[in-house]
Amino acid sequence: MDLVNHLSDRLLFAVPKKGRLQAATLDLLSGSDIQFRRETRLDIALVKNHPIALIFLPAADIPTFVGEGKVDLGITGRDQVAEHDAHLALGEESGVEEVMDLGFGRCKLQVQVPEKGSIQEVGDLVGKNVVTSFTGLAEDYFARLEGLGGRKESISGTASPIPKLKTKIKFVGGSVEAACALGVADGIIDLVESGETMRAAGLKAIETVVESTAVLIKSKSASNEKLVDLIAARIRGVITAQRYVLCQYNVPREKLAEATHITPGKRAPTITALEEPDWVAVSSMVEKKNIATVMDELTAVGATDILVLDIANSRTG
Ligand SMILES: Nc1ncnc2c1ncn2[C@@H]1O[C@H](COP(=O)(O)OP(=O)(O)OP(=O)(O)O)[C@@H](O)[C@H]1O
Ligand SMILES: O=P(O)(O)OC[C@H]1O[C@H](OP(=O)(O)OP(=O)(O)O)[C@H](O)[C@@H]1O
Repeated sequence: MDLVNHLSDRLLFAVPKKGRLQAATLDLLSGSDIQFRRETRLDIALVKNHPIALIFLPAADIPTFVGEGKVDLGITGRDQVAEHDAHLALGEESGVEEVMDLGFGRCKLQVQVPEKGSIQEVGDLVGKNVVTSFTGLAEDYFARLEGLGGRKESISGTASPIPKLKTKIKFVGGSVEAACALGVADGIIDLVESGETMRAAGLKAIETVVESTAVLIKSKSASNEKLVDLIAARIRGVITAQRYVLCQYNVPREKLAEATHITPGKRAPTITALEEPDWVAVSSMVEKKNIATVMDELTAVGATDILVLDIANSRTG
């Protein structure tokens, strides 16, 4: 099939072709009932049940395609969007709009230095060599540190040349953590999640440049806003379902106010009368991460028959 000729009337949706964000992204698509089959080695897959084509791209390239309006929707890291925006020309507006935080792919872009070296704080790196895959964010960060303001703010409204950074920022595409040991860098700026990579390389973090999670982004010139909204609503439903559980319990009516204070729900809890007039049944969405504490607190105020149910999908206000 000539895939390219099938793209003109489809919404283009870019997803990571590999790496840390791919598995969770594919789960999200499946939970949103976006059905496709990706042929081996092909980076384009037509969605069977919607006029959508998925484009598999490196996470770092997705903001560029979305920003230029070549692709309508994308999933990538907020760090990658920030890096893309840091490379925009002075006065150029980003073509990328964040639609929602997807909650996975949580990590921090951090300034790291050798654990046992002489550099203790970021100021000590000024004028030295810093290696990173995020040169835009690194230049902005050191421009502020060197008192130049943001790189772009500093030249706004002046005809003067761009003030030169004292710190030398060098790009490498991967294995950034090796740069200090190899003598290429005095410090690095790289992503940290568990910190294992950093510690294994004998490094420690001294500052955070950006905190990141995966985000759904759209082009400011998206071709089919209605379809974008439909897909966004489906994805939001899956994300909400993953984040919340449904907590049901019975509680004496006189304790209802205390109990609903513990489980206020997303909008409000559902309260149902029971055959026993002094008792009511309550049903409320609770954030999964808080459920154990919530159950303890409900028990303490006299709630009984507490049940916790997984939510398969949702549409909430
Ligand atoms: N250790 C991590 N934990 C959680 N999220 C991460 C981690 N590392 C990266 N990410 C997120 O995933 C995005 C893609 O990073 P990843 O390393 O998977 O890229 P990649 O496309 O495989 O590229 P590369 O070939 O440079 O590794 C990052 O921009 C960041 O948002
Ligand atoms: O704090 P940690 O949990 O150890 O994770 C951090 C590592 O994860 C990412 O790299 P990845 O493993 O995706 O490979 P890469 O170095 O090829 O980008 C990142 O660039 C770090 O090296």
